[in-house]
Amino acid sequence: MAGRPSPTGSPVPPPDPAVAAAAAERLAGLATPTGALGRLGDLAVWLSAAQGQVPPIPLTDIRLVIFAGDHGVARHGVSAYPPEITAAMVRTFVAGKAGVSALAAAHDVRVRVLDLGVDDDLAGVPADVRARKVRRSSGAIHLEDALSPDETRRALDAGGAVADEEIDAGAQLLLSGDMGIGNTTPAAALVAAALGLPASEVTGRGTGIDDATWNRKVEVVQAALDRAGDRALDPVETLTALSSADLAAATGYLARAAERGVPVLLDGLMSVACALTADRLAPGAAAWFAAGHRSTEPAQTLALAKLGLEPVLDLGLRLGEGSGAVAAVPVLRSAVAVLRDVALLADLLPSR
Ligand SMILES: Cc1cc2ncn([C@H]3O[C@H](COP(=O)(O)O)[C@@H](O)[C@H]3O)c2cc1C
Ligand SMILES: O=C(O)c1cccnc1
Repeated sequence: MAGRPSPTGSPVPPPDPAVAAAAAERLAGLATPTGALGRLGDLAVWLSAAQGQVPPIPLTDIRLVIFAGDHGVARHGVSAYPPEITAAMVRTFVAGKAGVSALAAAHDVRVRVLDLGVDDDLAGVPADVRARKVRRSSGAIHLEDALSPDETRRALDAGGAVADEEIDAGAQLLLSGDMGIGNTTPAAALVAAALGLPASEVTGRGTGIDDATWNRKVEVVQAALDRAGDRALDPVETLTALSSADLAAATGYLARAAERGVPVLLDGLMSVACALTADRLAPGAAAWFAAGHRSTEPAQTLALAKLGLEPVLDLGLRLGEGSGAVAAVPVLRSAVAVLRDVALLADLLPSR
């Protein structure tokens, strides 16, 4: 199946401004004091415009795709955990026993996990999980490119094709999640590349590293940025030099969702770093994204600010997997409910 091409750099139109205006008008007319619904009202207007209808329809089909892969840097002292955890967690998602699995079950979110670059062959794991594998462990970005140019293209295309599959199957809202020990290192590098910042400002504690490991991680991120040099000015080159198969695929998925006009709820650092990169590839894509939560990673906050997104939740989460996005789902459903089901003030008053 050929599918659509990878993002071409063409601008993405935003959700319909006329629908947004009609949704805002309905919000203003609800039987509540003006502005009393706060950000719930803003989210309702955004979702209504993204759906192209007022009021918005209930969210009954929400889908999370978890992009899994290993990272060469994980063998260079940047994480608190060993790379073998990645494959073990993929099996745990399949078994429905991960942190995000519990949240997704609670909130009726469908979960799909995809191996783009896990180091293990994942024998015994269902074939559809492995069907889009691009390579084993992506390159250690401080020493070599994460991907070849061909692998970058294949990963972007794989992510786009997965978005197409989920949208064609009926997804009303897409979420992106991640699994890959060491992945906060390339994600921080992606944010630094997009924002022109030094490693010391973007590097966080990931799984909970100590000061010595953090210093080492800053060195690795800075060496990767120095190695990439001016290539970081171009988003596809940035992905080749500094990302991984899983992060490039998540970027393709997010860009394609925006191009198809399907709203997205973002998660933590990896999700938001890929959203920032998707918005570089497909300018305007960010208008289709809402931020599920603020993670503890500094690069995630920096990227959200650049994208102009205010997170729904701020719970101190630093899990990834899509957990912060899934935790925010009830808030989005609440936003739909108020704009749909609250009476209009004009209808309560005796007509004169
Ligand atoms: C058991 C376990 C489950 C996880 N689920 C998500 N992550 C998260 O932590 C990792 C990123 O942090 P760092 O860059 O410091 O390695 C990723 O796998 C991310 O998905 C996990 C990490 C662990 C250990
Ligand atoms: O921001 C995240 O999602 C995150 C932070 C630390 C570790 N894993 C994920």
